Amino acid sequence: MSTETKCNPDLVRERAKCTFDVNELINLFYGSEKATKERRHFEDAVLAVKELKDAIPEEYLSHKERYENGVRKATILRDVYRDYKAKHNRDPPPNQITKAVIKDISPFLLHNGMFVPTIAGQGTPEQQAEWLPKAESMQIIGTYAQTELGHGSFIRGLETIATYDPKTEEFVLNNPTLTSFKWWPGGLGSTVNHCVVVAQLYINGKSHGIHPFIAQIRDLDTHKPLPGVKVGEIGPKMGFQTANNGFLGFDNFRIPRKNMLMKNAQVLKDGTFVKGINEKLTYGTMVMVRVGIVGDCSFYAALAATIAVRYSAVRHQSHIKASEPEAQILDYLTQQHKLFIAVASSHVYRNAYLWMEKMYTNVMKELSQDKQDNLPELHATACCLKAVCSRDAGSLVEECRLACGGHGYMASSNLPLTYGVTIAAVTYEGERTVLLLQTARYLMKAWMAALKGKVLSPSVSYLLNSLKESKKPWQNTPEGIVKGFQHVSFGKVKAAYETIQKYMKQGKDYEDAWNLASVQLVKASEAHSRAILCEVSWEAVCSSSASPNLSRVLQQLAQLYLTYWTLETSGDLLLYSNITKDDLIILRDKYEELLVAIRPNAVGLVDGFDLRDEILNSTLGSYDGRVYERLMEEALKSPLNQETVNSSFHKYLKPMMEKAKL
Ligand SMILES: CCCCCCCCCCCCCCCCCCCCCCCCC/C=C/C(=O)SCCNC(=O)CCNC(=O)[C@H](O)C(C)(C)COP(=O)(O)OP(=O)(O)OC[C@H]1O[C@@H](n2cnc3c(N)ncnc32)[C@H](O)[C@@H]1OP(=O)(O)O
Ligand SMILES: Cc1cc2nc3c(=O)[nH]c(=O)nc-3n(C[C@H](O)[C@H](O)[C@H](O)COP(=O)(O)OP(=O)(O)OC[C@H]3O[C@@H](n4cnc5c(N)ncnc54)[C@H](O)[C@@H]3O)c2cc1C
Repeated sequence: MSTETKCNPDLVRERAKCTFDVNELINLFYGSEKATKERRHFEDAVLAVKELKDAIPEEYLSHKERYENGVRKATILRDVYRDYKAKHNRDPPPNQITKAVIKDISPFLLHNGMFVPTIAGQGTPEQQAEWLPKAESMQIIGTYAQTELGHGSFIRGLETIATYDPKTEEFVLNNPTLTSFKWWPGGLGSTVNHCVVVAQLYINGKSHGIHPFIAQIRDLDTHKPLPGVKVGEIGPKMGFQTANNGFLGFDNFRIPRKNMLMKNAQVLKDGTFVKGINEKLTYGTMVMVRVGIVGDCSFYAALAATIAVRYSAVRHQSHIKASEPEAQILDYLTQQHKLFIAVASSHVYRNAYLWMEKMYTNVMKELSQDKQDNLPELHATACCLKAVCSRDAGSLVEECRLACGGHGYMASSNLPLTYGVTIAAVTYEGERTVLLLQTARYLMKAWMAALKGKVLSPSVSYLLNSLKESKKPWQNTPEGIVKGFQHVSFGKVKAAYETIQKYMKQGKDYEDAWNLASVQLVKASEAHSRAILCEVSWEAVCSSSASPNLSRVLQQLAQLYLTYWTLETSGDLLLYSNITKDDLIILRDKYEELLVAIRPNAVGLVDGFDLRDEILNSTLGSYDGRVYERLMEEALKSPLNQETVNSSFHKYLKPMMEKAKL
């Protein structure tokens, strides 16, 4: 962390005001003092590599140069990871240093994030032994190729075909239509030589559903596409410019039988298909990544909040009182309203991620013992939390950007890029609405079970309590608010269910009734997610080991989250809980009090995310607050400022002006 020398005096004053120990917060956030030390040590090692520093900001590079620079840095970064592992005999601690190096998205993201985990999760021990060492050591580079031009959400509709040929004991891969071309996989464009391809399995003309296959698509020496492979890059996007997303099509491309990942289902040599215990286990990598995305949302909210809060402490504009100097914009309550929810939400997502990670680990352990009872709950919870946290995080990043005024629009603030990357998670790994409807299926089943008085899984057991407690008066406490959100979810689940019943009574079949009720179903899933986020985060702060000073501030943040969402969704609460107009007025006042109470700790709280300047990569958010100096320094790096007169003057402007004289 930078020292306070040459620090902006406003930030020095802000840090002096802080009522808790920032290091204690950092250690709590990252797990322990040891974890903080190890993470920082690793970050230092990465940042010490001179070759990882960019000569000019990436925005000035062409699409091609940007990609090539991304690959260059990703390979160096990979060496640092390898060396760390060799020296310490363990993986580097969780960190976000890739953001300081690649800035956008690594062309290896899909290799590390989905290719390797799919082999580990979907391969037999023999397949793991064959592929994992090569993949983990980067002798081969892979991606996860599932989505096609025509189908992303509805994966049972994928059109890529894998036909088993028992004579040669091979699968023949084909993409018979344009819409069957794989489209989107990261790294596919020009980086990878292997991929997990998700395809429809056909044996003797019979379809057996979708399965994952490993295909080598490029020659390991020349990197040329193998015969029968058509592959390329899909072009510029809103973000993810260095992720190298690509397209892929096969024409009678043969792979050996052993290349079907067969942990869950098998194809024997003679073409006998052996069904797995649950075909949805094929979707396992997606569930894991959805859990991880909740953690990513914590990071993106923290990053944007750090930039915007520090900038708001440094930036002065207008007067609160005419007799006083221009105010720090952080002193405007409206600014606090925009920013503190981002700080609070980062903690909420972090706690939700840790909670989900535990659920995921438990279910994986149970699955290894062939016990699947808790898989539906994991799937339903991962779907809705991924959907809600990613959309909220995107909105929070955008709000932080807007809160920085004009300078937030500068690429050098890093807020535009951060928005593009954060908002992508609303779509990838399962489109928001589609995932919320998956959770709604689970909620409808849970509701039917509740009506029959059956015991429900922990994450939905509140439905039973709400059924019993619906007449209890509203309590203006955090616990009361958590219950309130559960009542809203209960009310929406019940209403959606009754709507389906109503349409069915009118003669519609279940599917049509479902579609007609689907706006309500999505809202029920959102309400369920909010109830989980509120409950999990409030429980986490109440059971935290923080000192009284820190605990007080963390509770304020958690209460801010609860109160913010109470006021945002007051209509729902009035409809489905026993909250009154008077309660809402009390909570509105409470919300304002919380903003005022958090204000002195705002800078300390974002310092507590411990995101280095290199990770923030922002003219507005650095630790020392040299905002204006950095804005000018970065502007001077523009290629247009490397020459006094640009050639366009002689080519276009001067002729135009001369023509105008005639
Ligand atoms: C300051 C903070 C700093 C902190 C710094 C510290 C660092 C720590 C940070 C923490 C970070 C954590 C890191 C963790 C690491 C992991 C994360 C790694 C990320 C890297 C990867 C990023 C990838 C980005 C690129 C994107 C890739 C992709 O997009 S890949 C393609 C994804 N595609 C999809 O998601 C497709 C969506 N569609 C589907 O999933 C399915 O089609 C469907 C689910 C929608 C429908 O399927 P289907 O039609 O088959 O099913 P039905 O609707 O008919 O349902 C039938 C029943 O099956 C049940 N079911 C469905 N799916 C599942 C499932 N997966 N599991 C279990 N059950 C399932 C369904 O519920 C039905 O059941 P019922 O019949 O109702 O009982
Ligand atoms: C940045 C990025 C990276 C990606 N990386 C990868 C990758 O590495 N590998 C990979 O395989 N894929 C990848 N994807 C693809 C991604 O997984 C899909 O785009 C995503 O699953 C959504 O599918 P879709 O594009 O088909 O959207 P669609 O399903 O076509 O969605 C369009 C609209 O239709 C609606 N809709 C669709 N179905 C329903 C339904 N049943 N009910 C109600 N509404 C519905 C949606 O809500 C949405 O509003 C990536 C995507 C992005 C944006």
